[in-house]
Amino acid sequence: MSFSNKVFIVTGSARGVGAGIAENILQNGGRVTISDVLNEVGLATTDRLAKLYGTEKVTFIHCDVTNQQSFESLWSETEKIFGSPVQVLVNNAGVFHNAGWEKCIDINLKGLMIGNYLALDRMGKTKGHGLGGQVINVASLAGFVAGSDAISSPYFASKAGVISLTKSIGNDLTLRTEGVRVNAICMGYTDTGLFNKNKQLNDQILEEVGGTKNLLPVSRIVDAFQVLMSNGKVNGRSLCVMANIPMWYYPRHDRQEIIFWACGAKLFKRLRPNAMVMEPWHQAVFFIGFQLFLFIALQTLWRIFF
Ligand SMILES: NC(=O)C1=CN([C@@H]2O[C@H](COP(=O)(O)OP(=O)(O)OC[C@H]3O[C@@H](n4cnc5c(N)ncnc54)[C@H](O)[C@@H]3O)[C@@H](O)[C@H]2O)C=CC1
Ligand SMILES: CCCCCC(=O)/C=C/C=C\C/C=C\C/C=C\CCCC(=O)O
Repeated sequence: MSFSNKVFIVTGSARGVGAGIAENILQNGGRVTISDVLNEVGLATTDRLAKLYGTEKVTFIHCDVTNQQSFESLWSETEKIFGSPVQVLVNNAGVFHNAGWEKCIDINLKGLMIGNYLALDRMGKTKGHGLGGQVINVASLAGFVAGSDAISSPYFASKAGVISLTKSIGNDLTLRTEGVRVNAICMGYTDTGLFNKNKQLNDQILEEVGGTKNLLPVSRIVDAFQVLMSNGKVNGRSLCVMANIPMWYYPRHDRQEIIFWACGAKLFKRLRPNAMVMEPWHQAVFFIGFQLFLFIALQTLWRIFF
């Protein structure tokens, strides 16, 4: 996909996934601001990319995503340097729980929210340049599942928050009124510095996923970024990326799910009028019963019509 001089900001892009996405933007003719709290690493990455793709195409600006002012000046500086409005923000900056739970929530969730609201303000039709644009939030599969212990729970909670925020901001009304689409990338364990920094965590995860062949290379996340950039329709979606299988969109059916389980509770009330709660095993029976019902209904229809 050609980005023909489009201007992008990628947060936390001194290294890892962010640096991979920034390079892909340049490879496709876009212009990008690399931003991070790591000045030295950020400047080295920017230098390397500037030599390959041209100094006018890439710049480095220090930005701590948890700081509103820092994010605002990242945006304004970018537009000043490139002389064009920013059209895509990739909220990629993130830390694991070993940074401390408050920092983890601050960077992964609060920082990302600052980015989302700023993007609406600056790119939207109501207050911004009005051209609209895209926000891509880097979440994780961790946002869908339960963590394995209390220590890692802030990381899992922060990513669940990112997925929820993406669903809620990326709605039809925002798209209509502001012209901004918001989607998320939810990948599994990826072979980056973040992952490799902690030897103990590294070994534990490698055992869990069954070795290095099941780690995602950064190039798969870059592919996911390309998929979201080239699909002009998706909004409020989470694109899931797992090792060795095609990417898939997580179904956006929260309301239907609530209705499904509420129907189960209604049925349960008929069977046990005085029960206070439908326990998980009751739910499991309802679920299996529902599947059986569907199977028998489909078989009967098949027999009638064919
Ligand atoms: N590596 C993995 O297995 C997975 C990573 N992710 C997510 O992908 C994103 C990128 O992670 P990686 O490239 O793996 O890690 P990384 O550590 O290589 O890159 C993260 C970057 O964010 C920067 N950063 C940290 N705090 C910041 C702040 N306050 N302001 C601005 N920048 C800040 C770091 O300095 C670093 O350069 C993160 O959001 C992470 O949660 C999601 C799923 C799996
Ligand atoms: C312990 C914190 C490290 C989290 C890094 C991260 O965001 C990775 C998340 C990956 C998965 C979350 C856990 C389980 C999800 C279920 C299956 C994933 C299988 C991994 C894969 O095949 O890609």
